[in-house]
Amino acid sequence: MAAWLSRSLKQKNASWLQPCPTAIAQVWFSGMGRASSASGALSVFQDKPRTVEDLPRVTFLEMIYRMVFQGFYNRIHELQIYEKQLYGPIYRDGLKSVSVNTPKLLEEIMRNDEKFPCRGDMSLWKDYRDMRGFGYGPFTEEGEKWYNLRMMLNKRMLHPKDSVQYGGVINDVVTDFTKRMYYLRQCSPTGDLVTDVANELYQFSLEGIASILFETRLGCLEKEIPAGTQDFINAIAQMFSNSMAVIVTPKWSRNLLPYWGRYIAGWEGIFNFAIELIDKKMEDIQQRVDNSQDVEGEYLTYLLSNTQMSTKDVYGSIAELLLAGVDTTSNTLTWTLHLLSRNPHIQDRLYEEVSTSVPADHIPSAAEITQMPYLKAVIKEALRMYPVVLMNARIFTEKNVVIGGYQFPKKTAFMLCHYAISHDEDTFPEPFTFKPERWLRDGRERPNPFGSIPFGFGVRGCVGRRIAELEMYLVLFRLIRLFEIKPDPAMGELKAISRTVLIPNQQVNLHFVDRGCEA
Ligand code: HEM
Repeated sequence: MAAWLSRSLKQKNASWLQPCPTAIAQVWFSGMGRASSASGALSVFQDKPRTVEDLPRVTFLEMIYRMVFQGFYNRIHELQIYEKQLYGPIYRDGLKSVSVNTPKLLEEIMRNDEKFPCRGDMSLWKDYRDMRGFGYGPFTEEGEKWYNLRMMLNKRMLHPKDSVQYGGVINDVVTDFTKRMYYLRQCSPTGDLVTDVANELYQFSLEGIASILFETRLGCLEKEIPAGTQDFINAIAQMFSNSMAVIVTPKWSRNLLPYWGRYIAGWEGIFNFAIELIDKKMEDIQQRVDNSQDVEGEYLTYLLSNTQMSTKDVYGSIAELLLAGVDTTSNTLTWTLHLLSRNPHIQDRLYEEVSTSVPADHIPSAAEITQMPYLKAVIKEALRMYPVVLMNARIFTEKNVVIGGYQFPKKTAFMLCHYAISHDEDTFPEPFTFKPERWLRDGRERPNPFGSIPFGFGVRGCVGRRIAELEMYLVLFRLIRLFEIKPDPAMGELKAISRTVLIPNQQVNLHFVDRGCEA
């Protein structure tokens, strides 16, 4: 069985959204060879060029032991650091993939990006789309088709000047979120406690991204959350939680075991949710056209009316944008609030900036918010400490490359261990300490930019980056202006676990003490 699993997974490569399951699988079933000396990776006195065979290697049994007996299966981020100590900056995991964990090596890989960068095999995600005849989205598409798709999706989203236009829409969502926070506090016994903050931020992020993509409000921040949105959230969880089982079980067992059915039902829920909203928007556009009215609008209207995309392709892309835009932003915000609650001096400094940058009764615009260096540094540092996408991948499909002095043939898969990289002690002294000032442009030496690239890099980098940043800046500004955020003493130590993205290991409760600034 183990041999079969190892073989069947050999061709699969990691990417963050085929993500943890495959990434974990790669680590789980990584290579059968013996570990060679870690010092081999560091030797410079070689007359023959070093190759992949000279790299330190993790054996299959070692990995099983670590995952199962040492419990790293949901602590992949800690495993990255552990293996860095054991094997050094570059090593082989046996699935013909090569893990790197320093900013310098990451930079070498990213600077080699090809015209159509590839993160790995997405066949698991493609299966559902093929079954239903939907187009591939930005995660699943490859090669030139991916490039053309990205050219369309980038418009109205990726450039800072594009995201600025969504400031008003996001601010409306933020206003509703703050109202909800007041309501939730009132319901608590202490009058200021909000329980399960991560879930609240999840609803915020879904409302935010949906208001941009669909130009419509879902009502996730109302007192009663609409049933459809909860179904969508559950569907995402179902798809992710069954992915691993689907990867490690053979295709022939799909009708015998429950995992495949649940996995597909998860996708069904995600797509149904997106399709209903897209179809509604199409009817709306059609009506406007029939009435000879102008067809103007935001993102989805642009995709439907200004591009050559077929409806089925729009379904595929919008579903993937929606999926990518919720867990990432919401978990980053949860980590940020947690860090601020534990570091009152940093929160005070942030409040200082927030309360002096714009008049007290003024809601900052998208342009104003980007002029607040400390606020941006707080988010950047939170993403360094908790990079929600803790690992990524690149495969050079067209060329041989030299990385870290080793020669690699084309099609070598590189695993980018982002968590270990952004905790690299040489780049970030005291890497486990929250220090937003690292990122200030106040004359101090700034860290190597490749030390923390939470949104990836280059043409295949995150398409939603600007939107995500804007959402996070605007909501953090308002929360800090209104409330002093304090930890709940009843909570134990909060740790991260890796479940597709880096999430807290327990429910996060926080006190939101009213500063008395705004009604
Ligand atoms: C804190 C928030 C976010 C983080 C940390 C994040 C991180 C990432 C990372 C690391 C990648 C891979 C990039 C690479 O391979 O170089 C990525 C890709 C992607 N992200 Fe995000 N993301 C965030 C929010 C969003 C949002 C809000 C959206 C949707 C609007 C989004 C949509 C996507 C898409 C579609 C891709 C695939 C791009 C492609 O393959 O062409 N992300 N993201």
